Amino acid sequence: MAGFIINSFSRAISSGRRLFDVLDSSSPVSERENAIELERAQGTVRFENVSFSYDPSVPALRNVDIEAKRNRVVAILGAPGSGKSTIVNLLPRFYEVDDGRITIDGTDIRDVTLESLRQNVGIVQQDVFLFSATIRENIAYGATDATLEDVIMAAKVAQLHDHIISLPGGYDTWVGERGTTLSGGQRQRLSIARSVLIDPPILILDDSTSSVDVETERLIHAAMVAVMKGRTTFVIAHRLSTVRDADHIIVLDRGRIVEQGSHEQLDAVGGIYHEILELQLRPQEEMMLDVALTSETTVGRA
Ligand SMILES: Nc1ncnc2c1ncn2[C@@H]1O[C@H](COP(=O)(O)OP(=O)(O)OP(=O)(O)O)[C@@H](O)[C@H]1O
Repeated sequence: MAGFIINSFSRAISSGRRLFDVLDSSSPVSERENAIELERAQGTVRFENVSFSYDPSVPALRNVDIEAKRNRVVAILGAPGSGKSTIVNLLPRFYEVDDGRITIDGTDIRDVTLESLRQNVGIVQQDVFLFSATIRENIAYGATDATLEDVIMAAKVAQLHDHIISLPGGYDTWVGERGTTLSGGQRQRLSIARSVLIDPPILILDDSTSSVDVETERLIHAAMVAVMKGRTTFVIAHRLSTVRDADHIIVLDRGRIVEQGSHEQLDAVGGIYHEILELQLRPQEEMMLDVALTSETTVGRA
């Protein structure tokens, strides 16, 4: 559900002003009369004692404190329903905090216009929506003044350029309905390319990808690392490579931060992080490696 909301909201955001207005009329948040424009942020984000619930009887986040800075990656980890998506739903103000506050460069996000806030907070979607248009237009969506050179640069950062030039029409290849199909991993990288063009100082990523091969996994990881540079990044983490690289890991359990620190620190504690690592993240990585080795052996034999 939360995934759906984030997808449709961010889709609406990337569709520009008109949809913004539609969105805002039905959104659970409203803009203050004297809301100010948030200029391009330096990127310091603080959650200060934030609590939130969708339904008053079930707290979704309880007394959450987070500090994130430019060029730093905060990985959010936790069981399904622990509140990961809620954290990232609150930052672009898809919902309003019940208690506490969220600031960007010291400014309460309730004091700024929704448009300027959302220009500062980009979201890389897992399953991006493709418009019936060329791949170039799909990448440039939301950055209408982007030149072909800009689009190519973004596709290179997103590790999608080589695939695009292998298509018969290159950047003019038609995608979306009745067009060339892109795989899940390619769509995710297209979403990364869009973010490179829109260039938000604060970025929200979700690293989950449904069963991809090792090469795709490597490309996605490289694209993520590249797009994070110079930004403040929050990543909902499902992969060992993501958490190992993060500057700070937050482990959620039923809406509370129960552990936080670096990979090494948390692994040494032997708590929930260690458990998730051993039971979920490591086996997942080993399985990927096994599949890679098996396919190499098969190719070798053929
Ligand atoms: N739109 C919603 N309306 C009501 N309750 C919701 C909504 N979205 C999430 N919740 C509830 O809020 C809590 C936190 O959910 P959230 O989606 O943030 O968890 P999550 O860690 O992102 O889970 P997942 O890994 O399954 O995406 C859960 O109890 C969930 O059922």
